[in-house]
Amino acid sequence: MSGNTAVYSTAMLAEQKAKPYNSMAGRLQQPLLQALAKKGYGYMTPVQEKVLTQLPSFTSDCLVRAKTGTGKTIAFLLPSLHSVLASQNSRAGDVRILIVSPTRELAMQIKAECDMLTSELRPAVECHTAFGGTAKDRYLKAFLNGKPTVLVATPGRLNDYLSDRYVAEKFNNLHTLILDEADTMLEAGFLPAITEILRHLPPKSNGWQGMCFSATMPPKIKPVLSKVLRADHAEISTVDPNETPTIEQVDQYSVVIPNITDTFSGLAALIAQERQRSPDALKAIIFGTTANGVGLMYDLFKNLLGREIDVFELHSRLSQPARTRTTEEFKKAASGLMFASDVIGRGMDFPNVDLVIQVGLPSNGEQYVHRVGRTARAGNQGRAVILLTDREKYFLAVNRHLPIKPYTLDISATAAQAAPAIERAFVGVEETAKSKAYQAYLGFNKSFTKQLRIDNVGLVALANEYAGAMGCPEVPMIDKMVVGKMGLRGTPGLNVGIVQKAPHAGRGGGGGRGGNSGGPRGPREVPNGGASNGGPGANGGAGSRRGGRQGGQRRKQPV
Ligand SMILES: Nc1ncnc2c1ncn2[C@@H]1O[C@H](COP(=O)(O)OP(=O)(O)OP(=O)(O)O)[C@@H](O)[C@H]1O
Repeated sequence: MSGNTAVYSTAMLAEQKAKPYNSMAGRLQQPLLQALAKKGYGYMTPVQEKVLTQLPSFTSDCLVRAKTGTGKTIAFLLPSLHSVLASQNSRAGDVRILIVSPTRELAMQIKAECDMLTSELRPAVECHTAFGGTAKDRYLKAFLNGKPTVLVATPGRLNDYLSDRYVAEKFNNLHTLILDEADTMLEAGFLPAITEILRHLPPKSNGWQGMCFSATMPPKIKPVLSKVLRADHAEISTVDPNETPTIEQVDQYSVVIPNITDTFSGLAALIAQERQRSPDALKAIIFGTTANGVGLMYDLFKNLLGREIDVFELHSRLSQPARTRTTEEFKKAASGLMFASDVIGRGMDFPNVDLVIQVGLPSNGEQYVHRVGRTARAGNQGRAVILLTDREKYFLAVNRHLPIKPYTLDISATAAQAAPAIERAFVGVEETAKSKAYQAYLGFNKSFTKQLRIDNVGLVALANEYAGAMGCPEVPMIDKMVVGKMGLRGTPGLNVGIVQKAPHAGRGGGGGRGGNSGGPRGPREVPNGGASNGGPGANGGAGSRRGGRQGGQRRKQPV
């Protein structure tokens, strides 16, 4: 976001007769307006205009919906910063604005936008962050000793802070609580953590402001909104309820491949096709369904295309420094292929992304919309393609409201041509990476067996085809415990064993051409260490990267 030039601004917004920011003189603190002017943001985007002009007051509770990439971050920062600056009611050191974000990368990005907006304020306003994967002691010390007027946090680390009564006291004078990507924050996965956060914060009756922002607001979140918003909260939307939730500037396509075995050659053909459209400078994000699946695609395409174009990976199996470095590199990159999981599926603002490819099923229609929203931001154009197998194409029928058309070219011939090169490139991919991708594939798709119209035997057969496509010499071994957790005990076709975890082994996460694809990884296996359910024997180092949660029916795969 901070690296983006003001592509949205002057010409485009002026042409649309957008309201200029200087019309807010006297209503918004002058240093905030100065910072916007310095950044070159002369006009309000539609959501910014609605929030700044239609909210009953800058301290009103609100539910705000606007499409991806339309400037919601500034829309929640401006009124909250203004009213905190205008209020006298604060002790130095109090957290006045708390912003909760689903991911670390988004938290960092929001901080950067906040720092930009407060850059002209004297004395300076401190914006702190709190998220996992960082040295808690160091951040907490800075938080306790500093004046963290604004805190941007992910739920886990925030709960860590709040569980300490001494630390929680800094939130006693809270002015505004903002949930960015509010719908996902209030969904089953995050709701317990949000409920826990609210238990430690001052009660809503103390009068703090609640602000919920997202591009998607499925009706199922309505019942839990009252946790954060007053019953009479304002509702603001720049999206017509009958309109498609994706932005118009993205042409969206689907490619349906016959089988899972065609995934890699289909993707290679698609990338080749799209690179022909912008030979010098394709900047694309390719989403996969799980962290290990993404790591595998990265390893493969780094071997395949790494000499021609920069290849990046970003997912939860990387160390935080690697994630942060890659985020910064890809923000600055003019071109490149970023293989990513949903850690950057929402909110992330990588300038000038031309293309988003989704390989396999998104977790739901909302997630599809948010991923597509990584392109065509701030008024730019973009393209999006979803690559599904014949079995997975039900997603298109279920989400008919989305403007997805069949891809304009038949890629099957190019895919067939790409197959031998893929086979060769897979030789250079570690067997442990393949095993982990195999296991993650099983875990992820176990949640979709009903939609895919398969039983456990069919699921394992599909996963085994996937292993074949990766060039695994045998069905990768899966730990007995993991098989149990997945609810696959006794399923024919699995290669079950006892896999011992190696000492901590993450991926290095190098980005860019010739980047390093990771340090030592993965657990060790005990060959033939357990019962085999008809699998051809033990080989391949199955197991989980860092032994994270293994996706059973109700367990989410790490992304
Ligand atoms: N008034 C403005 N003029 C020009 N550019 C702007 C303006 N407001 C925001 N932007 C830029 O537009 C881009 C998208 O903004 P932002 O990331 O806040 O979008 P968003 O609506 O939160 O998207 P998402 O739904 O994906 O989270 C950013 O680069 C931001 O700096």
